[in-house]
Amino acid sequence: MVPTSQSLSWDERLDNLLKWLKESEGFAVNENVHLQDTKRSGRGLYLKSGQLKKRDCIVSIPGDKQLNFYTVIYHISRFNRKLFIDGASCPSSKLASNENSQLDDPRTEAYRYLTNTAVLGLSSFQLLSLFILFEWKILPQEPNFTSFWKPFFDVLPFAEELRSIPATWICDPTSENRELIELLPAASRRHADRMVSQIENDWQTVSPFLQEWLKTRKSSSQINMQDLFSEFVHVYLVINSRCLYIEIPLKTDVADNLTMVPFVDFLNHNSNVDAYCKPRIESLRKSACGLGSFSIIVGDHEYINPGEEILLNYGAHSNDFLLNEYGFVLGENMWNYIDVSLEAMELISQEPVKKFLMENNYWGDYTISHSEVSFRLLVAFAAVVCPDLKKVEKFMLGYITESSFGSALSSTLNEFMASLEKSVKAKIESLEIITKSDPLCSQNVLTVYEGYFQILRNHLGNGV
Ligand SMILES: C[S@@+](CC[C@H](N)C(=O)[O-])C[C@H]1O[C@@H](n2cnc3c(N)ncnc32)[C@H](O)[C@@H]1O
Repeated sequence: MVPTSQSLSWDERLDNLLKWLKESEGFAVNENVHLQDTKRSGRGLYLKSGQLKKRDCIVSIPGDKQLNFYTVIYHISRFNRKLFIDGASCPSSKLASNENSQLDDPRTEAYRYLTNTAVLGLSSFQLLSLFILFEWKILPQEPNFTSFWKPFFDVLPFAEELRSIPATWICDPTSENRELIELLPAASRRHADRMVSQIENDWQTVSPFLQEWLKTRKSSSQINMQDLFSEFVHVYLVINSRCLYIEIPLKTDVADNLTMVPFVDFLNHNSNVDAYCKPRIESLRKSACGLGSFSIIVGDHEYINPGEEILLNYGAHSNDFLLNEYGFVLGENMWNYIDVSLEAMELISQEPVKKFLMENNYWGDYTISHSEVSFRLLVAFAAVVCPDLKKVEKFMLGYITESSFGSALSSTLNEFMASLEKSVKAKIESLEIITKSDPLCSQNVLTVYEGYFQILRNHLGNGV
């Protein structure tokens, strides 16, 4: 829709970002760090020279250069005085004195309906996606408009770079990756469907504001709601794959606790939860608007080798989760597990067993990880192999162990895993012969199944 950054080289965009960040007091980036782009994980931060010791600060971004519920309110309130939220809105003393210039600004029309009630009724995701859609995609088409956030938008990923997120295959009926939807593991498929309904729900909430704005455009306007939806999906996934945790005092739902932090969002993920860098929020170091400064501090893993990548842990996430939320997977991931609920529930055909498991809240949510078969699955299969449900109850309560069920339990589990292994192999074979999809996307799905295969091999190889 908007040519935004394509006309500038990456180096120019990065220079502009740094210049813009330097305008704020409190911005700092460690001189031993630099940005590099690799085919495997895109842009990332690397050690350029010297060393980084525990507790060294890698980067610090002041509150006024983060995009979150507070800074968005501040920037909207500059053009809509009906948005007055104490501690978040722009104080009158800082508003432009020339009323006419405000009226001519396209933001005055765009943000007209974003009053206190409207804004406070939106989630962080909804407000951010609406604001970014206006400032990044829509308003730059108006004459003489440049967003304050342009240097940040110019370094955000293009839609193409987010193409391996399964939700994009579902949202876009023309996606070349649609054949992969049916080949996704059940857990990934459910995750993707959940994300798509969240996106659609948020679109339902924010699109009326866009429709009001569209009414004010000339009939010759090129913009239509279908195009805007595609741009909305892009914006939504940019926020989702780059936001970081921060408390938003105006909101009570933890899902609203997010902020977008330029430069910090160049850090790639490592599955090790404790070793790598840690975020630090200094709520007392406040800028004219926004929340506290957001810093990244070196953890236990110190950096001494130039060229080494500086990493962050996004959370203890399996490949199914990483694929859906971020569009990548790890070859080795200690947090992988297989959700075997559907397969196990299909196998439990005896009604009394089903009833027993339901009554005891043990029906479904069965998983197998590299190191263990979940206790819930052991209980379910113990109930399948043992007619004495009182004995299974004792197992549930921890009075006896799984060995009390002898070889009947272990051979049922073995057969179950062998059959899972067969279906994983079949999926891998199907993925190896598909031709239409983007190779990166099919390779990612293949890696998820390979992770499953390793888990099953580990159990079957060692016996259960
Ligand atoms: C917060 S951004 C990190 C910066 C990003 N690499 C870029 O080029 O802008 C998160 C995205 O980086 C990529 N990423 C992060 N960690 C990765 C990893 N370990 N392997 C591959 N890609 C990774 C994924 O595309 C993810 O959606």
